[in-house]
Amino acid sequence: MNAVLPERAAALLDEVRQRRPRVHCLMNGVVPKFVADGLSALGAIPSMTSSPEEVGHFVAKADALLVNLGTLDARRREAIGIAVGVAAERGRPWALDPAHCDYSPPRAAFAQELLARGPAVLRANAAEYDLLSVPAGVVAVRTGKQDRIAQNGAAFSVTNGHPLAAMVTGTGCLSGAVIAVFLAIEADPFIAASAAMVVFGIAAEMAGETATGPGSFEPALLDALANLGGAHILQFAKADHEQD
Ligand SMILES: Nc1ncnc2c1ncn2[C@@H]1O[C@H](COP(=O)(O)OP(=O)(O)OP(=O)(O)O)[C@@H](O)[C@H]1O
Ligand SMILES: Cc1ncsc1CCO
Ligand SMILES: [Mg+2]
Repeated sequence: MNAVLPERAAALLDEVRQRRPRVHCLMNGVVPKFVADGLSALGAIPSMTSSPEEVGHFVAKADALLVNLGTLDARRREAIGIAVGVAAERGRPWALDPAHCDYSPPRAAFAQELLARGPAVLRANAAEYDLLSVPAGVVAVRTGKQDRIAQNGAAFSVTNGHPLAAMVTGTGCLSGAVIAVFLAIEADPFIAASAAMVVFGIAAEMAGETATGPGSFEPALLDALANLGGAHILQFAKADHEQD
């Protein structure tokens, strides 16, 4: 067990609750409510508009940005281009979720283009992850039974989590949004992403204790994100540096 990360994650979670970072999410059309509810439960302030006319103003006022490529269409592409431009201009960190890019070569090409525009973190499931080449410096998070956070040859594994998370659509999307929350308050994206995955994984474990299936897991996860404290992180974190 890496002793430093749980303490850092616990301190960062306290800071989230105190500072209430604003996170703008360019979310897909399937799970925006769940993702916004998850961020609010954790203590952040979400905004979700994907209008090209307005998104620049929202990003300018946000502390971090999430770009999720689910249900991509021409307007969303335009909004994403504007949002990423404003994030770069203002020095705001952003995370990329290349949702379903493994189904669609044009979307995979767009994800690859966006990776060259300097996200702090890529968060993807295994199929999406395997398709992309991550530029040096970008923190690469692959979720699954075990979450792996990698940057420039260093890697961290988080084994917290619950199998019911895989049965609820949008838990991956929400985990990407939680990464954006931690990017808003932690300058090192490797630490931010690792802390986010520990927090999300422990929340899933807490939800899994009371849930009887995916239907009750979803609200239980929101409750767990709100009720999770630093003491839970210190007690339950399962996170380690990977050995070569
Ligand atoms: N077998 C598993 N056991 C425990 N946790 C899991 C398992 N599979 C996935 N997870 C967790 O579920 C969440 C979603 O991960 P997954 O890799 O399935 O993302 P995804 O396919 O992008 O999800 P979605 O598109 O539905 O948002 C993550 O928090 C991950 O850690
Ligand atoms: C099911 C689905 N389709 C497009 S986005 C989305 C939710 C995350 O997978
Ligand atoms: Mg996904």
